[in-house]
Amino acid sequence: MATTSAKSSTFVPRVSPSPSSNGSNRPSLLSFPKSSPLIPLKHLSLSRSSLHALKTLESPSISKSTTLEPTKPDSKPTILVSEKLSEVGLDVLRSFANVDCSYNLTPEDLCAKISLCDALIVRSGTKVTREVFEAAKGRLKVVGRAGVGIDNVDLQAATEFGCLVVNAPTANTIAAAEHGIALLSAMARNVAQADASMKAGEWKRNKYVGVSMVGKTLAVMGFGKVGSEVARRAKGLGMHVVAHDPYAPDDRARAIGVDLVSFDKAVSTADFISLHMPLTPTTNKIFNDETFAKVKKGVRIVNVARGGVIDEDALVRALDSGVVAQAALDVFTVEPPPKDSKLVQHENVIATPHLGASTMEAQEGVAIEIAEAVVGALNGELAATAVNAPMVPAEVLAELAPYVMLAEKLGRLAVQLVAGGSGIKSVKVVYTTARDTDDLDTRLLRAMITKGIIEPISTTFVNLVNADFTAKQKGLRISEERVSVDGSPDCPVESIQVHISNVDSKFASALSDNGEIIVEGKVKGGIPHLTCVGSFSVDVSLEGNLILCRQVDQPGMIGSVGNILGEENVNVSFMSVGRIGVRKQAIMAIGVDEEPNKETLKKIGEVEAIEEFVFLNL
Ligand SMILES: NC(=O)c1ccc[n+]([C@@H]2O[C@H](COP(=O)([O-])OP(=O)(O)OC[C@H]3O[C@@H](n4cnc5c(N)ncnc54)[C@H](O)[C@@H]3O)[C@@H](O)[C@H]2O)c1
Ligand SMILES: O=C(O)[C@H](O)COP(=O)(O)O
Repeated sequence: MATTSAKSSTFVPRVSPSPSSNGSNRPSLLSFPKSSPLIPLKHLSLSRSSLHALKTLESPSISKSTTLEPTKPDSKPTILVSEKLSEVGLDVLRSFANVDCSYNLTPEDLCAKISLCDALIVRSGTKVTREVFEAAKGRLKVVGRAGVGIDNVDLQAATEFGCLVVNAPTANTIAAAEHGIALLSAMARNVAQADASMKAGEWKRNKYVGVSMVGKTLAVMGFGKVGSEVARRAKGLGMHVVAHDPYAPDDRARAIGVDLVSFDKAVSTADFISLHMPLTPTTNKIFNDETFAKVKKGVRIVNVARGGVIDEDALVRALDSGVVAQAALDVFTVEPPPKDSKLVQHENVIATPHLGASTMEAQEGVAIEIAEAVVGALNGELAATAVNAPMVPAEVLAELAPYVMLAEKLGRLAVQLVAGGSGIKSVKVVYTTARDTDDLDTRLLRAMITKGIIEPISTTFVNLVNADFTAKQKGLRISEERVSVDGSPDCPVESIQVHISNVDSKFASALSDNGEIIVEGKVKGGIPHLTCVGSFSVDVSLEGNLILCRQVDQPGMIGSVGNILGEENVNVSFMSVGRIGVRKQAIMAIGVDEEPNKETLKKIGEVEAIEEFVFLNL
């Protein structure tokens, strides 16, 4: 942390952990609290090649939290698996962590266990509520949803607690689509009812006459992964397929031969309706009395999405009145539904206990996908399937790695130049770049600047997941500006400037003419460099610690300060002087490997020509 400043001030060292204090000089995009026992990625046999690329950004983490469970530094992390996961996924987890498979936990049991766990893997049956994140006391770093729907995870709470949520969005698509088609056909031909009747010793051929699917119109509501696979299969059955999805691209629909239509057109023209949208505040009970008033009388409905998208009482009414002829349901508002559920018991309803994803193949795929994502995340990597953090392709991450490091260091440096360290309300980040706007994703850089600014002045640990939220909560407004320059677009960013306005500085030379603290940095040869402080140009690599001194330019200054440090066995890694003119004001930037003690810094402050100085932890 920054110490001392103007010559007359008393020197009070204040040390706080820095990201580099873990011995690694690499940025940790997903730094987690200290209790995270991390194992190098090389000890894992993960199949996904992207994990290798992401490794360039991997780093253990540091937190200031003292409320966390102490964990031996070399012990394995603990992963709680609260619902059945295929053995292949468990094997991946076990090679990395202690795995606790505790199925059928009550919400209270889950809250009791969670503070001992670094990661939690769930399916749709576990509600990961705010209470769970609170009970975790900062230890829970990752929630892995072994499947698609994340409506059972309180994403807002996860984000606030800096807990990454990842899912496995692709491995069960086909299984869900096949189950949708199975329910569609079974419903149309009364398979389930006829089977039950036969098992009861009956032979009722006339009672179970069905309806044909060929030539009928199917409305696919939600034309995402599952919806489009259902549409493809329904086309194969000779159905006319329309789809409604406000966000689906036309070309995806065209490729399958499906018309994208409005909600009303879809529901009013369909003979069959198949639901494939996520459960969100917008889709909650989207099928209600009003919707059923618009459908073709005798429509048949399949739901393998989420029970909550249908108002179940309204559906019972529509079934009773014959507006809906039949329904085939895999999902329910409350799972399992009550034993006396009118819907499940309805003679025109067939039901399965949320089996859409339950094939051997899908469960193996999902288990591997989620295990790899969770392990990667515990290693500080950004999962490609992150739900509450930016998804950044591996190659972009690799390219941005040194800039991410630069961003965090500039943030740390800038905040240490603020007198008192706090009270910062407005930060402007200026990126100088030759890249087009679409070609430079600054979310990572902004998050790391935020981390650099907030961590030295608070007890909050900040990572990519909660950076924006934490900044907002602390009333810190971070704006971004791009300055286009001619240059090589091979280099993502020429320079990054951090401006902090409306604050006093403990190093007056860091203030620009308009009173803002300004620090500027560049990446040179893959290493972050500080290139400007206030109006002074310098050039020092941002490694170790930094002493900034303002003096009147004159011979012998480097020697004087160097001698003081040398006498105290403080190793100088570099020195750079930026001056406004010969024998005029100058800034000397001195990189030091060790942190000089109070006495040493006092001696530097006493050097005749030095007008002010500051010590900064990078
Ligand atoms: N029953 C099961 O076991 C099972 C298995 C897999 C998926 N699912 C569920 O199926 C649903 C779809 O999964 P997916 O993998 O296809 O997800 P997806 O994200 O690929 O597709 C969802 C689609 O719904 C669309 N959508 C969002 N809001 C909409 C609205 N108001 N109206 C119409 N469309 C809307 C989205 O644009 C998206 O294209 C999810 O709810 C998922 O949880 C269930
Ligand atoms: O959203 C999903 O992936 C499905 O609903 C599957 O849920 P499950 O993992 O509980 O089977």
